[in-house]
Amino acid sequence: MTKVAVHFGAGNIGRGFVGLVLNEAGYDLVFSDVNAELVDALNAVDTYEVREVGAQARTHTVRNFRAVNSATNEADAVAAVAGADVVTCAVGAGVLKFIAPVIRKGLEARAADAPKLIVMACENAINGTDTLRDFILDGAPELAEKAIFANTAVDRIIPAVHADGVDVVVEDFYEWTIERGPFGDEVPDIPGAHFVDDLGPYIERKLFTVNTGHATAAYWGYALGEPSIAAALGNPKVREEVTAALGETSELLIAEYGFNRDEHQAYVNRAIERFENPELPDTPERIGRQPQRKLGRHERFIQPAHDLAARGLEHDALLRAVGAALRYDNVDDPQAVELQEWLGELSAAELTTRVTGLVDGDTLHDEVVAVVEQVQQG
Ligand SMILES: NC(=O)c1ccc[n+]([C@@H]2O[C@H](COP(=O)([O-])OP(=O)(O)OC[C@H]3O[C@@H](n4cnc5c(N)ncnc54)[C@H](O)[C@@H]3O)[C@@H](O)[C@H]2O)c1
Ligand SMILES: O=P(O)(O)OC[C@@H](O)[C@@H](O)[C@H](O)[C@H](O)CO
Repeated sequence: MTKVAVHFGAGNIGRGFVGLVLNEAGYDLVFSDVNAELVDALNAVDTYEVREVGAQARTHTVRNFRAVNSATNEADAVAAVAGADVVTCAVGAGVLKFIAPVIRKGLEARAADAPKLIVMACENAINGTDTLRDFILDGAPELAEKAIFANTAVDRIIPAVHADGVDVVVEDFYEWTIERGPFGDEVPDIPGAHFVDDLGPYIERKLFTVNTGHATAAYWGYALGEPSIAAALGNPKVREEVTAALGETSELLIAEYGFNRDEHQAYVNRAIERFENPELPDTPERIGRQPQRKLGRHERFIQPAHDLAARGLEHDALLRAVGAALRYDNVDDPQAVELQEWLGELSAAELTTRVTGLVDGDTLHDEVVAVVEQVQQG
C-alpha cells in the first residue's frame, strides 16, 4: 500500500527538503498550506523540480503530490491527517499552535486500530515536536495513544525563490536527524534521514553553528549594506564577527558535548563554506527575518551566550551580534519594525525581558541590558 505523508507548510523546506526526502522514500505527499496561490500552483502541476547548486549538484523531480488549503478547506486537511502514515511540518516555530488543532482533529477522526501516526516537526527550534505535541494534546491527552512524536533537526539552506513557480533552488548539502527513542524497535524507512539516540548534540550543534553563524552574517551584513549572504562573508568585518561568534559557540559545544576539536572545526568551516556558496541567492533579509524570535531565550544568540557566561567562558562576539540584531531596522520585517518601536519606548531592562525572557538576577541579564542601552544611545 502506498504510504502517505501530510506536510504542513509547502514553502522552501517543505518542497525543497522534507517533501523531497519523503517522496524519494516512497511517500505520496499532501501539502497543507494557507497560501491559496501556492496551493493552486501546486495543484496545477504534476511534478516540480528541486534544483541543487554546488559541487555535487543534481536536479530531482517530485511526483505524486497534491495540496490542500487548510484555511478554506480544513475538513480535507483533517481527513488527510486521519488517513496518513506520517505528518511533518515546516511552518515556523511560532505557527505550530495554529496547525495543532488540524492535527488534533485528524487524530480524533483516525480509526482506533490504525497504525500510530508519526508526527515530526522540522523547524529551527529545540524540541519543536514536543512543543507541537503539547499543543495537539492540550485538552485531549488520550490522543497520545494514536501517535508517535519524534523531535528532529533539519539542515539545508533554501533561499526564497518564487520566480519559477513551485520549483525550488537548494544547496547540495542536507541533513535530517531524527530521534530514535520514540519509535522503539522499528524506525520508519526514510533513507534520506538518520536516526540517533540523543538528538541534543545534533540540534544544538546545528542551531549554534549554522544558525548562529548565519544570523551573525545577516545582521552585520545588513548593517554594512551587503546585498547577499555570500557577499557578507566576503566583507572582512562580517567574516571576523562570524568567526568570533562561532569560536565562542564552539567552546560551548565542545565543553558540553565533548566534540572532537578538529572534527568540530571542520563542521564550522563547512558551515561557512555553505554560507559562501555564490550560487545561492540568499539575503540578509531572509536570514535575519523575525529578529524577535531569533533573540529568544532558547535561540541562536541568547542560549549559547547564557550558557557560556554560566561557565565563565567568553561570549563578547555573541553579545555584539545581539547588538547588531537589535539595530536591524528593516521596514519590511514586522518584528524588526516593532523592535525598533520598543527600543524607543521601553527601558533597556524592560526590552531585555520582553524580547529575551531574561529577568533581573538571571545570568547574562545585566550584560544584555548594557547592550540594549548602547543601542538606544545610538
Ligand atoms: N529555508 C531554510 O533554509 C530552512 C532550513 C532549515 C530549517 N528551516 C525552518 O523551516 C521552517 C520553514 O522555513 P521555510 O524557509 O520553508 O519558510 P517558508 O516561509 O518558505 O515556508 C513556510 C510555509 O508555511 C506556510 N504556513 C504558514 N502558516 C501556516 C499554517 N497555519 N498552516 C499551514 N501552512 C502554513 C506558509 O504559507 C509557507 O508556505 C522554519 O521553521 C525554518 O526555520 C528553514
Ligand atoms: O529559518 P530561520 O529564520 O530560523 O533562520 C534563517 C536561516 O539561518 C535558516 O533558514 C538556514 O538557512 C537553515 O537553518 C539551514 O539549515
